[in-house]
Amino acid sequence: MSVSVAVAGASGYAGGELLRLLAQHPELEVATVTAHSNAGQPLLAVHPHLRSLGHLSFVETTAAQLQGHDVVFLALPHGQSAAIAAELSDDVLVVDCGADHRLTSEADWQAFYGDGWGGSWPYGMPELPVGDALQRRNLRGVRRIAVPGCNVTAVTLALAPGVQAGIVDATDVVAVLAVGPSGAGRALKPHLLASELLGNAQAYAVGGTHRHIPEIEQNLRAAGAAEVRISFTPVLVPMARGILATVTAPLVEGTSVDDVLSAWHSAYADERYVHVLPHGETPRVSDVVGSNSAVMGVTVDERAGRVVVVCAIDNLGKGTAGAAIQSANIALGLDEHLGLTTDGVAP
Ligand SMILES: NC(=O)C1=CN([C@@H]2O[C@H](COP(=O)(O)OP(=O)(O)OC[C@H]3O[C@@H](n4cnc5c(N)ncnc54)[C@H](OP(=O)(O)O)[C@@H]3O)[C@@H](O)[C@H]2O)C=CC1
Ligand SMILES: CC(=O)N[C@@H](CCC(=O)OP(=O)(O)O)C(=O)O
Repeated sequence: MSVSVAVAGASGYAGGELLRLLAQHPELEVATVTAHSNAGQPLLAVHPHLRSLGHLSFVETTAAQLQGHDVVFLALPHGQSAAIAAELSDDVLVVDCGADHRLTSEADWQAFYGDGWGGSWPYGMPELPVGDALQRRNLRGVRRIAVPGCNVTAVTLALAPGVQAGIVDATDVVAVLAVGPSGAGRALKPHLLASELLGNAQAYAVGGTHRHIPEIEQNLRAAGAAEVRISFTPVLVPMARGILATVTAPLVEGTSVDDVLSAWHSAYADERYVHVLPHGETPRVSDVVGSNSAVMGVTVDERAGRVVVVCAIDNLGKGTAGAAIQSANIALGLDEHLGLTTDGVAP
């Protein structure tokens, strides 16, 4: 018998990508889709690309609508998940794509999000090194999962191998990311109009203000860094989806290029969705769009004494919906790869 699924916030971008992946998942079956302003609309009115789910219509986002399913994916705005999740039974697998349960520190939550910390849940990044193991092990059998932020995923995966190997200085990390507007969601915002975006590039949340900073610090500490300091700057560029993160950090004295390549290649050798390119190559966003892959190029800037990692992901793939489904598969004891693909849709 298939596993019954509800997706809350299904009319948004993250919800839509969840539905696209779930439609091809052999074990999970979408039974209920909820929305806010779009409640009452047929699914195809919002997602005309999802024809195989054309029999569904959006209903109101309430705990009563979500209850009774085996798995509930929440793709709601920040701050909307915690209250509704608290009303769902403990035996339901709840996978939250929002930030409400990502941070382990209430002080960090208050500093970057304000009131209403939801408490932390098991973190949905299977490839993250945690102590001597991987986070994958901590996801088996859980019934609550916090899906990472999309920018966080790109930066964490880019640097974790060097941190874990003890060869980078995590107190001087610099990350600059080119990001597409779908990361900001589907709701209309003036700075996301085509007339503002096209032919343009603009930094935002500069000067250490982006809410993903404490989450990246938390991850790099989990990977083994005693202390983390990161300068993080996203730049909005005109590509519908995708993130290209350039992450640099000083290398510990005496670290060779071979040490670096060996750390990154060995960390991800067994990972289906994290790929390290041959030395000197860099990834393209268009090669990961539509996939659950993170592809990175790792080089050493010997003059600056820094490792330079360029990592591409699809913010809606490995950055949200792909990670949500990969983690849910693990929690449910299914094959981790069901419903996911390594291949993009370029050009
Ligand atoms: N976009 C991305 O790349 C990523 C998104 N996420 C997270 O996923 C979540 C959803 O993001 P995204 O899909 O981009 O956002 P969207 O704005 O595209 O979608 C938001 C969804 O929530 C619904 N909604 C809006 N307001 C409320 C409300 N007050 N109560 C209940 N439901 C509401 C919307 O319904 P309606 O449209 O019908 O009004 C819509 O279904 C966020 O927490 C985001 O941080 C995480 C990683 C990456
Ligand atoms: C372009 C743009 O605004 N991108 C968003 C991506 C946020 C995201 O997807 O992650 P969360 O789940 O933490 O919101 C941003 O940088 O805030």
